Amino acid sequence: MRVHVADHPLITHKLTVLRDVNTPSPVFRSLVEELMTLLAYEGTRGVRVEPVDIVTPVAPTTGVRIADPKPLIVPILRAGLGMLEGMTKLVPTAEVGFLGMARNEETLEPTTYAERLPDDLSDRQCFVLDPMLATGGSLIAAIEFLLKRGATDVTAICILAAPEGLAAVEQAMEGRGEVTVVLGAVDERLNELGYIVPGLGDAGDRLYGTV
Ligand SMILES: O=P(O)(O)OC[C@H]1O[C@H](OP(=O)(O)OP(=O)(O)O)[C@H](O)[C@@H]1O
Ligand SMILES: O=c1cc[nH]c(=O)[nH]1
Ligand SMILES: [Mg+2]
Repeated sequence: MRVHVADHPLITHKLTVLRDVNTPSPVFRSLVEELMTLLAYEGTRGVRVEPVDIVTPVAPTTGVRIADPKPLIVPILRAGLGMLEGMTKLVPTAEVGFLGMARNEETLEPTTYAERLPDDLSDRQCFVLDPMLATGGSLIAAIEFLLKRGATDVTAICILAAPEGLAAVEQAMEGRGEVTVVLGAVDERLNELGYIVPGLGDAGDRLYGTV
C-alpha cells in the first residue's frame, strides 16, 4: 500500500481552523471542501488519461484527457459527503457511487447501511472519500467492499489519520492490489473512545449536527 501525507502550509493552516472547537458548522463545511480540493490534487496524480489531438490558435498538438471509463468517486456517508464537492470540482466528469457506514461507538465496529455502486468495478479507478481514518475499521470495510466488486485500483483520501488506524489499513491491504492512501495529516494517537487525538472531534456531527 502506498501512503502519501500531504505536507503543505496551506493544508496545515486550514486544518488548524478545522480542528478548533469554536469553528462553526458553515465554516467547517467550507474548510472540508477546500481541504479536499487540495488533497484531490495529490490524490489524482495517478488518474488515467488518454491522448487527444487538438488545435490551438497557433498549431495542432496532442494533449491528454481523462480516460474512459471515468473515475468513480465513493464518499462514505455521512462525513465523506462533505468532501464530494471539493473532489468533483477538480474531476467534474467523474461518476459518483455511495457507501453509507456508521461506526458503533461502543464496539467501534463499522456497519454498512447503504450502498449504491456499479456491480462491476474491475475496470474502474476508485477514489474513496472519508475525512477520518481512526481505528481504520470503516476504511478497511469500504475498500474490501470495492475489491469484492472487482476493483483493482483504489485511492482513499482522508483528511486526518491515527497512526494505529493507518497501520491496520496497511496490514489489511498487504498484497491486495493497488491501494493508495492520501492524507492531510497523521495525528498522535487514538484515545480510549476511539477518537483521533488531537483530531477534530466527530466529523459527521461537526458537518451536519448530531442526529
Ligand atoms: O476508522 P474508524 O474507527 O472506523 O472511524 C472512522 C469513521 O468514523 C466516522 O464516521 P461515523 O461512523 O462517525 O459516521 P458519520 O460519518 O455518519 O458520522 C468517519 O467519518 C469514518 O467513517
Ligand atoms: O476522531 C474521530 C474518530 C472517528 N470518527 C470521527 O469523526 N472522529
Ligand atoms: Mg460520526
